[in-house]
Amino acid sequence: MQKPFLTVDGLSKTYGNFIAVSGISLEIGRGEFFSLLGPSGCGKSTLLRMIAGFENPTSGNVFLDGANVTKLPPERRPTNMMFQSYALFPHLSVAKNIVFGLVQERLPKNEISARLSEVAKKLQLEALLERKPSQLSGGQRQRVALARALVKRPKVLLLDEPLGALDKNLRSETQDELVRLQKELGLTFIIVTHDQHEAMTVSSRIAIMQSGRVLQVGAPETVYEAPISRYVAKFLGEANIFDVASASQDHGWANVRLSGFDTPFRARIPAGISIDGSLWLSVRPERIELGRDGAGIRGVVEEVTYTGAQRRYRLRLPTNATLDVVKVNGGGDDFHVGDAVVARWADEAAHLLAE
Ligand SMILES: Nc1ncnc2c1ncn2[C@@H]1O[C@H](COP(=O)(O)OP(=O)(O)OP(=O)(O)O)[C@@H](O)[C@H]1O
Repeated sequence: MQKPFLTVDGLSKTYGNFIAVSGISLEIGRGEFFSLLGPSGCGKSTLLRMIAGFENPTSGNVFLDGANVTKLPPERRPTNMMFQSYALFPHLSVAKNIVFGLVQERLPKNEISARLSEVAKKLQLEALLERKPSQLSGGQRQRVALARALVKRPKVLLLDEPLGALDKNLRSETQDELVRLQKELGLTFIIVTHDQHEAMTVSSRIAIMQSGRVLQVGAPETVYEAPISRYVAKFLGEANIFDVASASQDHGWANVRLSGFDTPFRARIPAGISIDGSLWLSVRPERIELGRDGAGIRGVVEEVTYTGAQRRYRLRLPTNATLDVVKVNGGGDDFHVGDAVVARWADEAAHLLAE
């Protein structure tokens, strides 16, 4: 990453004796599409609102483009927040909704109309400017909400669950559109979401949060392929997690004994994991091969779920644990409930996790 554009330094927020955000530090580069991802109540909106200036931190600082903005009100920061589309004024036209903030700032009329045409063009809203929000589709309303935020020309756009109100298909279309727009404008976007899939799809990097803290920050591939904790591994999709009985380091790899298994395993050691602490071994269900015989872990198929594109198998292992396996549908052997099978994976598919 180049020099950070936005630095969050030891930011905390407490309400009474409840800690909503607990000493978070982050560095975000110019032009990043950065996601704050976590379950409801983990403090992601509070963190975003402190970056925007709507919430005063209990301690810590926010630096933007080299300047300490911690004490500045929202309108004096080079940030702007995109609010959900249901926050549009119902009695105003699309055009008036979009320029509302500029009118309040008393910008000259010709400047306002120039900015309106520019943003309407970018967001394909030119034909809709005279309509009222009630005469728009959900996706169109979303674009108006975005236009209203962008027309103020922020350097950082903050988006709190921007696609929360959209149905699944429109949501994925709008995600693509957001990514396209963000690249085109070259702006820094920070988005709050509790949707793992959304975060993976749009982001350059993701911060995974739990209980007011950031657990891990990284590119989607990194946090999915090399999560450092059981929580992150499970939060970002599915993972088979085994208890590690003992592990030793061997040329950058770990030689691992799993509780209940005689054969040794090899596993990757993600950056940030110490081999000396309590450890688990994780394998994603789609990285496991199933066979009828040969080397591997023996199990019995206990459940088969057909989801169209995939078949999902749940195996019962001799240790009495279960193992989930996902196969792309089509070709190859199908396995059925009651079949004795052997599961195996490449060494690279296994890696260690901390608590
Ligand atoms: N003004 C407030 N007074 C007291 N507690 C608050 C206040 N604002 C937020 N909280 C609490 O702080 C915690 C974090 O809230 P926050 O809105 O940041 O969570 P979130 O991760 O964005 O969740 P969600 O996805 O549900 O919006 C929650 O437990 C919430 O109840």
